[in-house]
Amino acid sequence: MDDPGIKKQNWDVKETELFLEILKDLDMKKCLDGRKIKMDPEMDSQLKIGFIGAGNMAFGIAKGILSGNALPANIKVSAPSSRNLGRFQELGVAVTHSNEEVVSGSDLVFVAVKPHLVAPVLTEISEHVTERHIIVSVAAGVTLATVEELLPENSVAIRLMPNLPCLVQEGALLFARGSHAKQEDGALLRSLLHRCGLVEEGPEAWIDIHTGLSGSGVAFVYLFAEALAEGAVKMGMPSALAHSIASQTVLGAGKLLRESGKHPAQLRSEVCTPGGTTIYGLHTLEQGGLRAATMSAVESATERARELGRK
Ligand SMILES: NC(=O)C1=CN([C@@H]2O[C@H](COP(=O)(O)OP(=O)(O)OC[C@H]3O[C@@H](n4cnc5c(N)ncnc54)[C@H](O)[C@@H]3O)[C@@H](O)[C@H]2O)C=CC1
Ligand SMILES: O=C(O)[C@@H]1CCC=N1
Repeated sequence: MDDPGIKKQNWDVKETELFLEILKDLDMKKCLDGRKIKMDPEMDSQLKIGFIGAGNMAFGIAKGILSGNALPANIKVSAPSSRNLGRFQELGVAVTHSNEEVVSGSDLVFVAVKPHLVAPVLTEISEHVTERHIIVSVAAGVTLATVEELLPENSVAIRLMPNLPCLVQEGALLFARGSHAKQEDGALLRSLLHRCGLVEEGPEAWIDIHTGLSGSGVAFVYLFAEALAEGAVKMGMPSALAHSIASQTVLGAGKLLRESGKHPAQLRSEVCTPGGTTIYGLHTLEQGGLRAATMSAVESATERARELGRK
């Protein structure tokens, strides 16, 4: 009997293989390393950029792109209330309550509202979307098929999953191009986002996984940082010092992991002295099921993204 789970997995593998084949054909493999991409500073500084939604993620991306070549005078943000708009004005960005105004004045529009609001927002702006626009949805779960269905025929749509550390230019971003988005549209988005952090392109099937791994993953890391600090408080360290050391520990561990290029298990073994403190602590974490719990957390968040995408 057919197992629908296995079928789905085979399809994902096929999609991945096809994508890698296309990359090979296009000699684009180097593009998989976000740091080797071709920048186009002139294009970035001329591009008119819009944000629909003025929340945490829109602000993170805006801060990231403004630390690159984008100019505040070329950015406009809309939201129904003024609650979140002040911080954009502090960046020198124009604000409005009209989504239509954002679309009409922009070449590239980030749709950064909560997933359940994407359909009403796209329906509202659809008549103002033209062939010059690139519409970039950052909403968890919402598929390219849904976005394209709500926009005029042949619209250029891209699905992007960023994460909050874009705010400090250390985001991890993955995007997938819609059926009418060309390679150069992807290159333009990469160039614009390059100061937000690591920017990668992949097949759409990876976007929900990236949502679990990294969009939500940052919150998993914060939980771990909080628990590290609380452990130290339990052992008698003042809370402020414990939190400051916990955040530096997470930062240092992450930086060393990225810069060394080593597997995490290798670095872990470099910290462990036989019979020393670390192996005792690691044993306790394994007994508590940290590894399985973390894998399950990525799985649940991915599944939830998939569920949000089902209409
Ligand atoms: N917060 C995060 O770490 C991440 C969020 N995302 C995605 O980004 C999107 C936005 O999330 P957040 O920024 O966290 O939410 P948020 O609640 O901070 O911001 C949502 C914004 O949308 C505005 N809004 C509501 N209705 C609107 C309408 N009809 N027209 C225009 N603007 C409207 C709100 O006023 C608010 O400014 C979500 O779809 C989420 O899945 C993706 C990756 C990470
Ligand atoms: O929790 C959420 O649904 C969003 C998507 C990834 C991070 N925050």
